[in-house]
Amino acid sequence: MELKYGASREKPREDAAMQRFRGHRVGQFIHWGLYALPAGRWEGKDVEFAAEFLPRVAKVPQQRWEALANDFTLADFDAERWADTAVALGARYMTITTKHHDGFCLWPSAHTDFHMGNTPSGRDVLGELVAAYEARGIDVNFYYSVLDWRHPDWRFTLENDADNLAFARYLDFAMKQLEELAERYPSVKGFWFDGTWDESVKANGWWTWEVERMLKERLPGVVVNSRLRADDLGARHVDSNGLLMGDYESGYERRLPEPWDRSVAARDWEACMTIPQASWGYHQGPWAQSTLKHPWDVVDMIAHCTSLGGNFLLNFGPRGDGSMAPAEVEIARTVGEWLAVNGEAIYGCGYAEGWDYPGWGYFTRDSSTGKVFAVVTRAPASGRIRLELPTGLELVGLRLLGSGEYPFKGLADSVFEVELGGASNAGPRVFAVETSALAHPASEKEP
Ligand SMILES: C[C@@H]1N[C@@H](c2cn(-c3ccccc3)nn2)[C@H](O)[C@@H]1O
Repeated sequence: MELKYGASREKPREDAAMQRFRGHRVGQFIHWGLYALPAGRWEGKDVEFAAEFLPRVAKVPQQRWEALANDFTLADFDAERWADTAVALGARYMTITTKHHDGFCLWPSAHTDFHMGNTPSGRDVLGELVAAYEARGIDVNFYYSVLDWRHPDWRFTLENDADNLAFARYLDFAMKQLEELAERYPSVKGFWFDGTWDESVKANGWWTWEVERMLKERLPGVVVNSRLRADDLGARHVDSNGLLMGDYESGYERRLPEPWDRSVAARDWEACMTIPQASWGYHQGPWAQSTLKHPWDVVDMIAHCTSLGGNFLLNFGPRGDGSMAPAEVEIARTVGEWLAVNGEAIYGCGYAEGWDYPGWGYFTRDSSTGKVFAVVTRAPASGRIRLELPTGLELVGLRLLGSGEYPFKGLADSVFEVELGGASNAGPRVFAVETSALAHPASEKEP
């Protein structure tokens, strides 16, 4: 059907900026704002919900929430140390919350009074972060919440003319802020929109189309997530003709696609994930701190996403004083050490067409060389894996990354067995899989 505000292309982008984003595979998400100060606790009580939702869940009066800006002293904020954590993680890009749902801005915006300029330090957090991350060759993307609990013209729904007039003012405000971000930080590589699920936004697909057009006009090559977009009929992420809007699908929040669902690999996509079970902002309570993910689970998720052609964005919630949480830094280091040895199977890799989902981990394929890797993140209790190659191939060699040639045993045409032994304290094993065409392929799969 004819759409004015539907997808702007039918096929994935193949320009250099998109290929760069696609090849990153591992990103660092950062949720930081006033919510990091109470860190999930209000009036002495832990609120067992995402820390960035505290003002809503604890029904904090607006003035008391705004007063937190006076305590946002950045006493221990050091953009260099944050960027060092991204290097330790092995992240190739970082996405920072410029404004979350509470409306507080990490840059001195000219369009509101609720921003860093009106805090004790007055520091331009975004400017310091862009400089520190780009000095290390790490691309910076901006998260921006369209949903804004504080702005008087925000509306969840549009019931009457007054609502429409107010929300039009709000959309104008948000557009001006986005123009301001593009103007102030022109090296930014992408925008990650959130808070676009309400009826008010879905009824204004034109505005979401205009935002994407404006950003791409001002910042050639910039990458925009599908979550921004609604089409003429209010369809989100994918338009009413089934085409992806924006440059990559961004619906996977704290969840991943089924590892055998190869249909996912047809599009660019990204999954974002918390380290605690369910808080993006730093939450000090045992409700969150007792649920931190194991580094090898993070590695499994990274390989899972890569195997289906997606990026993995791991979230960090710095504390109210600006310091990174030590437990999260430790996880970053362990994952980064694994990537330092095995990143060959992740960075610049994607879906291995023809290689069935093996169950004990994932196959990935280097998008440039075609080299295939077996990432064993779920070793069977037997301590050995069956390596089933696409029909007609035989296994010429296995190379354990970080080590060297590795033995295997033939079981049948295109089926081999690899003895792993027990778990390795270096984490999930990765094998480079070298194959050649079978001299006499079996006429058909065995019964
Ligand atoms: C990327 C993540 N998206 C934000 C979010 C999630 N949600 C939400 C709302 C209703 C149900 C489930 C999730 N609302 N806002 C989270 O606060 C975080 O920023």
